[in-house]
Amino acid sequence: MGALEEAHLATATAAAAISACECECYEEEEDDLVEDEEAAAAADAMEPAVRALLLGLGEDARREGLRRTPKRVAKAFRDGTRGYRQKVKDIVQGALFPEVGVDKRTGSAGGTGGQVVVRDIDLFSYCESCLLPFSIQCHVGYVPSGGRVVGLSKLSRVADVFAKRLQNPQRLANEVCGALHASIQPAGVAVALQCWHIPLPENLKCKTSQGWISTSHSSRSGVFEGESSSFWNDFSALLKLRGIDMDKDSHSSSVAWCPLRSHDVPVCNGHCKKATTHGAISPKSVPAPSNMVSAVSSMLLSLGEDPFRKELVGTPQRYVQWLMKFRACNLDVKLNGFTLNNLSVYQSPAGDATDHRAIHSELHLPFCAQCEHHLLPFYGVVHIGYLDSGDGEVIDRSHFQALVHFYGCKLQVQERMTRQIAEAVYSASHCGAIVVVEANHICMISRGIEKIRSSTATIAVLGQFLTDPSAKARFLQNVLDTTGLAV
Ligand SMILES: Nc1nc2c(ncn2[C@@H]2O[C@H](COP(=O)(O)OP(=O)(O)OP(=O)(O)O)[C@@H](O)[C@H]2O)c(=O)[nH]1
Ligand SMILES: [Zn+2]
Repeated sequence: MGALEEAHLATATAAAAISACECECYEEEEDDLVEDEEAAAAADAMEPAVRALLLGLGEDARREGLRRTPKRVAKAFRDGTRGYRQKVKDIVQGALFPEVGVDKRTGSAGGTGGQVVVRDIDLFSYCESCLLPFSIQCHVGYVPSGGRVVGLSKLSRVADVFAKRLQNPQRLANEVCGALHASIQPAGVAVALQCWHIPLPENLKCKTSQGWISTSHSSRSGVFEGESSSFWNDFSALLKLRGIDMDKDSHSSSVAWCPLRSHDVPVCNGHCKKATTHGAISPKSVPAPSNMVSAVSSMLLSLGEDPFRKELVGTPQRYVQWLMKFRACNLDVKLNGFTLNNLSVYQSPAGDATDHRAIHSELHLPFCAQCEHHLLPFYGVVHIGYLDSGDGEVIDRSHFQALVHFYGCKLQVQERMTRQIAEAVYSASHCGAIVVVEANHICMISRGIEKIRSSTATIAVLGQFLTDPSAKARFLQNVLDTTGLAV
């Protein structure tokens, strides 16, 4: 080929490459455009529904903290179900790399015939029974075949595609296993899941995951199948190295694991005697207002879900039932004058040392609140300290627990809750109050920034705790000494 011809070919190839690239870019841009339009349409449909829920909770949707809540909730749900709009093929394609294994007769190692296990993949999914997020530790094993291995991150990405849907644990395990098998075409796939579901607020014990409902499930294909599969035994052994015993923990059904299911409630259509039930009525059940239930059904529709699919029947009622546990009560309004918003009343005279005063502490009081930005729970513990006012009266722990419940069990932000509890304690002790709240926000871990292990601590210091650093230090030392002992 002459130089001119070569130059022409090079130009033609480059032009073809550019036009192919432009074509792909246009396709991507078009996809983004479609996604943006769909997202806007879903948000338009969902926002009025969220406003109806806020109204049903007795809230003023126009107040500053709630103004953008419908937008955020719509975004959170859309993001939490993005898996419906993702394709496994797009993830795995292009991430299969050649890697030979050892000869079959000598053993199994490396590529073909060997086993690869990725453990401890942190995921969040949405419980299809109640729409609350549940957390997952996912472990994936596979045995490569055909001299190809897949990029490790793709195992986690594929698992996330199915986690980001409305799910139950067993179906999630089956779908991840099936999709990996179909896309990688290995000799076999094993998926093991450990899942945790938030309990009803009244059953939440403390800031750790105690009180959470846990379940373990697995799914296997190809060489992992069968009771005597040596690949399954190796997979289990590699999990046990991380303290995970699937043989002991596995369950075959996860239908009943959602705590809201055992709490099924009537729907109130305005004539409570005619309420239709969806299961046993617990003594604490409050009818779910039918307009709120319809609002949640319309949210499911705008996510592209079928509210009549059998697993979703009863889901809107359960979600409303959960929300109703955090509804604003009239007492909030009546108590507006009770909290002392005038900061000057907290200031103690200079030099007023508290050494002679006893510090009373009530520590590790559990709470569960509902984040007013995303309508997702945040939960943890409250530590309260107050100074003896000299009359020797000690307030009973049950009163503090009631106080924490009162200020916690509503649409809240952590800072306001901390301040409100401190103001209420101060109004009882008049000398000094200190409150520390330690919480995990599900909105920080299940969506958006997804900081799985983050936790938030807030502190409010009033009265003589402000002027006496040693009193504050003694209280905080007390918290430290009892952390780890608390259940
Ligand atoms: N200060 C405070 N912020 C909170 C609390 N609960 C949730 N948030 C935050 O509320 C903020 C809302 O910010 P936006 O940018 O409007 O919400 P978003 O679009 O969902 O943003 P991302 O959270 O970053 O995904 C987020 O930063 C949350 O982390 C809380 O108790 N106190
Ligand atoms: Zn649930």
